[in-house]
Amino acid sequence: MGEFQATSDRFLAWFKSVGGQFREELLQIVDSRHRGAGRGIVATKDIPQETALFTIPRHAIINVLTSELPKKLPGVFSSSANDDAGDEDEDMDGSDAPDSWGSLILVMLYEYLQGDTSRWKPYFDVLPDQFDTPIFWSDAELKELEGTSLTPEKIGKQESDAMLRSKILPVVLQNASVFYPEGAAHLGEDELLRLAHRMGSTIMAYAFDLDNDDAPEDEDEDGWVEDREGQTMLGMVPMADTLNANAEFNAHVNHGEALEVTAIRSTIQAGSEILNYYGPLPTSELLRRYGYVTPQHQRYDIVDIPWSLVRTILRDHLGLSHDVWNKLQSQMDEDEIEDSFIIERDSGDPDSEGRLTETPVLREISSELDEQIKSFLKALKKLDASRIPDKRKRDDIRNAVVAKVLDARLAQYPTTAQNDEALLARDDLPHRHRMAVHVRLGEKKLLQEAIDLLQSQAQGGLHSENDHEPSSKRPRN
Ligand SMILES: C[S@@+](CC[C@H](N)C(=O)[O-])C[C@H]1O[C@@H](n2cnc3c(N)ncnc32)[C@H](O)[C@@H]1O
Repeated sequence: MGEFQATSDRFLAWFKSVGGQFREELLQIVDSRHRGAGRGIVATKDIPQETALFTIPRHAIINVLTSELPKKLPGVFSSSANDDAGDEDEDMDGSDAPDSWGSLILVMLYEYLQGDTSRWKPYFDVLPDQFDTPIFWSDAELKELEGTSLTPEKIGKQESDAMLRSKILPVVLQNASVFYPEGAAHLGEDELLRLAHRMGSTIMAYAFDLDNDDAPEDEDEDGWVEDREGQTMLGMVPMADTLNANAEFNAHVNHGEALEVTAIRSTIQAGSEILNYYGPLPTSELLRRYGYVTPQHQRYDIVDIPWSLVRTILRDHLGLSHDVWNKLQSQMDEDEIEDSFIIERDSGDPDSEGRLTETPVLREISSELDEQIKSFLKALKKLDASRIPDKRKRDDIRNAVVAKVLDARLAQYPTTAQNDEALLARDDLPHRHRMAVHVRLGEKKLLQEAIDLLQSQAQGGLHSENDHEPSSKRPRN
């Protein structure tokens, strides 16, 4: 037996030893590394709908309620517990208390550093030590994402470095005797930072928001719900996080007294993978959070249109001087100006069995973008009515500007869709490069749909004008 399988077996044995129930007669933990999907769980028999597949007792979860760390460092954790709701940002930037994310990183660091003495050791052994999320990509790999909505700011390497350095590392360094078992070697700061990143990324791709909606009312006080403006608690849920996921899925994690994973398909066929759901995420976001891409998520792809791009094109298109432009800007309410706009399809929701039944359709470019351009043009009309004599002229300008914006946005990608298709046809393309190409090609396809939509709307506009003949000229039915 290979080491990978032996580690899975030890994990399953541990899971059962802590009170987890796993329907071994129906399920198997499998090795899906050949398709870049790590471990997964497959059905070994046909499974009827609503079958309970496995159950995780809450004490098997890793979080601030189950780990010993918060008891050992009450000063660090109680301040986060006593924070007022809604000031999560302040936690990160202002006060010293870690938020729920930071708290779980500390707990994970602590449990990991306990090594064999952590009661979750066999669970840590199945958690990854490497990730394909872009935060770990080299500069050359990141370059392949140029033009996409996955900007360096969105990937947030610097921000998370800064957060870990200011909020997490000091807690470990100042409480080394708590974090390290006696006699254990202490990590250097760089190593500790790497480990903290690893735990942060594990949490990003594996942790669950623990709500308690399904619990009976009298159990609401058991501490599993932070009863503050709907905030939930993050936790690592062994076995539930062995499930891979897709936009079409067949299982659901129910949050009750214990967490129970049930089959939601009328039948899950023997041999199929049991799949969880991460939500209607665009390919870019799936990659950012989970480090993988799938064709099923492409329907949710998005393109962002920065207002800075629209502004430049609007100004050039209208041939406005700096002075006029500044006057125009000063008439706008700055708080009302959006920085960017999202183009997305209407993709429908998965049905109750986790199937996608609707064809995704792009119905509009962006009504918010339209509105913002309109507001600028209205303000311009007030300054100089001759530029925009009527609504028709305003609509013409708006359409022309949006058309130019879409072309300019498409030109921001260093490669064309044809280049990308050719790259995907190669079988020697490195995995990360391939994923980046999927992200940018998905966005380009959506932009092309937007360009086509705008053109067909313009043509539709022409037709409908022709249609506005006096009704007497129309044939009577
Ligand atoms: C919660 S874990 C699922 C278990 C994971 N496969 C493992 O080996 O531990 C989430 C991670 O699994 C991988 N994953 C999940 N769904 C996937 C899919 N449909 N295809 C490829 N990888 C997937 C991604 O690496 C993701 O970050």
